[in-house]
Amino acid sequence: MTVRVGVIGAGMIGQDHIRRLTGAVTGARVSAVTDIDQARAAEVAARVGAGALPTGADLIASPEVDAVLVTSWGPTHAEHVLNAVTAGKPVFCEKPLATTAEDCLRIVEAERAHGRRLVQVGFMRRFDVGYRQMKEVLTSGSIGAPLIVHCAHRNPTVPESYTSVMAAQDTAVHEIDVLRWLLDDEIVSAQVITPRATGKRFAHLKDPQIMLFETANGVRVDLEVFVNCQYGYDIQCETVGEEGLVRLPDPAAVGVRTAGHHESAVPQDWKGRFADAFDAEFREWIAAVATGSEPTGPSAWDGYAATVITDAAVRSLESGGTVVTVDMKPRPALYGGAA
Ligand SMILES: NC(=O)c1ccc[n+]([C@@H]2O[C@H](COP(=O)([O-])OP(=O)(O)OC[C@H]3O[C@@H](n4cnc5c(N)ncnc54)[C@H](O)[C@@H]3O)[C@@H](O)[C@H]2O)c1
Ligand SMILES: O[C@H]1[C@H](O)[C@@H](O)[C@H](O)[C@@H](O)[C@H]1O
Repeated sequence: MTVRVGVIGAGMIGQDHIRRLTGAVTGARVSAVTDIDQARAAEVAARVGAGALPTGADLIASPEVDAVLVTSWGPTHAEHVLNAVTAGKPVFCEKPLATTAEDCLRIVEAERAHGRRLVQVGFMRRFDVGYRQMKEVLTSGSIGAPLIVHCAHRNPTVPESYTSVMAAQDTAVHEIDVLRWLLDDEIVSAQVITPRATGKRFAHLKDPQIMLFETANGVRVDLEVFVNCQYGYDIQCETVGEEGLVRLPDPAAVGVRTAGHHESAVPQDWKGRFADAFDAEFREWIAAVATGSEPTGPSAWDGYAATVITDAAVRSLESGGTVVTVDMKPRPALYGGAA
């Protein structure tokens, strides 16, 4: 079966995923595209022989759409995901699932009412080979119980529209999700402190930030978020255990030695750094949709958890660095919990 995917939001990542679904992934085609910028929707749809539809609601209702991909702006995600779940269609939503915990819970409740999982959230790091190898090491027990995790999330630059709270909401949210998965543990508190700010930042922006998380098992995480580091897109993660440590590898890049120097390139953006992870993420999603199985990737519950933890980090930043306890509801049985 070829899965016919309808795409809501034909901007930067929407177009990247359309290219992926029509090139790198087998078993799928893009059958419909919508965007509030209708000229953009028409142009992108024409490129892949899809229909351009006026609204997300039209696209979800279309008999030409088996599954929905939401790549519009974050605050619009909840409406589209809820509509797709109500229509009983599988839906892949780029992060965030929703911008408020209340909206995430509405989606969780709609999915529970449906009785099985339909939603996958676009936390692609769970599909990255390096993170998957780290998880295998941690699960094998070879480094003993994890004690400390050191992370860095660096972007070369961000646009002026990026604000200080986005360091948690837009950027650290990837570590928040991948660490919950990697450690198979829950984050229970967050604290954000702000060192001397880089002179390369915009006046309104607190950059870099240091985020400290604690898990239910007592693991401590320190995360440097530095979104104007200038030199590249650099993702680091090292877990220290009782008997050893495991470190995320840098992406493979040739080393060049000339004139007494050794050089190798640093990726410049998330598109290059996580291209293979995005491909794997969509291959698995399409395979699940094609066979009528539940998705294997991050769930609506994971989307809720990430938003609640992000909210705690934002509250810490806004209160000048206090430790904020994460206020998470009990996990429902549909997502492996007892509630
Ligand atoms: N996983 C990742 O690493 C990653 C990377 C980049 C962006 N994202 C996420 O993807 C989403 C989109 O980001 P982007 O960088 O592509 O933004 P963008 O601004 O380039 O594109 C968003 C598009 O959605 C359209 N749109 C907005 N509201 C809409 C609506 N209600 N219905 C239809 N179309 C609508 C806009 O017109 C625009 O074309 C964001 O939630 C962002 O956080 C994730
Ligand atoms: O939306 C992007 C994207 O999620 C990237 O993966 C992250 O590194 C950026 O900081 C963020 O702005």
